[in-house]
Formats: sequence, structure tokens, C-alpha cells
Amino acid sequence: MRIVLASANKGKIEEFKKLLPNYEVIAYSDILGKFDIPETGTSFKENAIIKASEINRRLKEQNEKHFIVISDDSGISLPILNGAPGVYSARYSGINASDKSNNEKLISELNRLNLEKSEAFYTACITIIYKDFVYTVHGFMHGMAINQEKGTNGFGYDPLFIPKGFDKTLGELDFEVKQEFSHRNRALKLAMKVLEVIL
Ligand SMILES: O=c1[nH]c(=O)c2ncn([C@@H]3O[C@H](COP(=O)(O)OP(=O)(O)OP(=O)(O)O)[C@@H](O)[C@H]3O)c2[nH]1
Ligand SMILES: [Mg+2]
Repeated sequence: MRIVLASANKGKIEEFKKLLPNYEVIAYSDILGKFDIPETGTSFKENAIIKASEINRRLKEQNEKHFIVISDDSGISLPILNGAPGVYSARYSGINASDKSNNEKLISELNRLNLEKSEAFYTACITIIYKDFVYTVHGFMHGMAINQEKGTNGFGYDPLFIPKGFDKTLGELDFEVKQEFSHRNRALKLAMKVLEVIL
């Protein structure tokens, strides 16, 4: 069974491929080409469902059969910033945001509050669509966001994020460490349980 990822994020696609070694995992753009899916939801769950539903619809339109669609909507939230960047994590610094400009914005917000670090957590909502049935699961990773980038591993906000129990950022830690307890992997473990039941 083919898993089609409803994501255009290279970092996520790479992680899913590593986390699902026993499945044929393919990015939607390899079948359908690239296009933008507006993320108009107000929660990770709503956006994950929007992305998976759109890819499911387009695959059916192309007469594709025997596939599972998996999407991921994720982000980092800081209680001190009332949950920001949250669902806006990918576009925190504006429409043409990059990981770099998003990190700069988060650093400037911490500096504005005179904070070297502050509590933060990642959320990942994974949606599975199989035979038009929709399933969603969540995973979380707690830690601290700091006001300077450290390391180059991972993607997105990883150089600013120190997971609970560590003194290094995800930018400095090996992927194996992130993999063990990341929001995405935790959600994926639950998603695998769903797949075990429905396949
Ligand atoms: O440092 C990080 N380590 C992670 O493990 C992680 N997971 C998510 N994020 C950030 O949250 C946004 C997701 O937004 P998002 O779910 O809309 O994804 P996206 O727009 O990049 O791709 P797509 O899957 O929607 O196509 C992006 O800006 C990511 O930087 C992470 N940052
Ligand atoms: Mg997105």
C-alpha cells in the first residue's frame, strides 16, 4: 500500500520516510505536481484535514487507487506569546517567510520580553485518509525556546528548541534523539495503531 504524503515540506517528507521504512512513502507532488493548499483552519487538526482531504480528492480525480493519504500540520507554541506562532508557525514572519526569517522573528519576540528562553512545545496533528474515512491523532514535544540559534540539524525552529531533559537544541542533537520523542514521531506511533486496525 502506498502512503501519499500531503506535504510540500522537505524536512517533514524526509522525516516521514525515515520513520516509515517499511512503507512506500511518496510526496503528493511526485504524482500530482506542486500546488498551494490554503491552510484556512484555526487549529492544527483543521489544517491537517484540509491538506489530506484536498490530496485525497485530487488522487481520486486522477483515478488513483490503493493509497493512504497522510498529512501533518505542526508548529511551535509559546505560552508566554499566547500560543504564537502556533498554526501560523510556517508563515510567522509573513507570506514569504523562511525558516531563517521565522527564527529571527521568534528571537526578536523573546528579546522584546527580555527573555533568554521561555517554555515552548511542538504540536503535530497527523491526519490519515483511507477509503474516504478520516482519522486524526496528535503528538507533542515540550521544552524551551531560546533567543539564539544553535546547530544546523533538523529544520524550522529546531536550532532554537531545547527538548525537556536536554541542554542542547534539536539543531545540535542527532536526528536519532529527536526521533525518539518528537511530536511527529509520537503522533505517527498513534497513526500506526490506526493503520493496524483499518488496513
Ligand atoms: O523546528 C521544527 N521542527 C519540527 O519538527 C517542526 N515541525 C513543524 N515545524 C514548524 O512548523 C511549521 C509547520 O507548518 P505546516 O504544518 O503548515 O507545514 P509546511 O507549511 O511547512 O508544509 P506542509 O506540510 O503544510 O506542506 C513549519 O514552519 C515548521 O518550521 C517544525 N519546526
Ligand atoms: Mg503548510
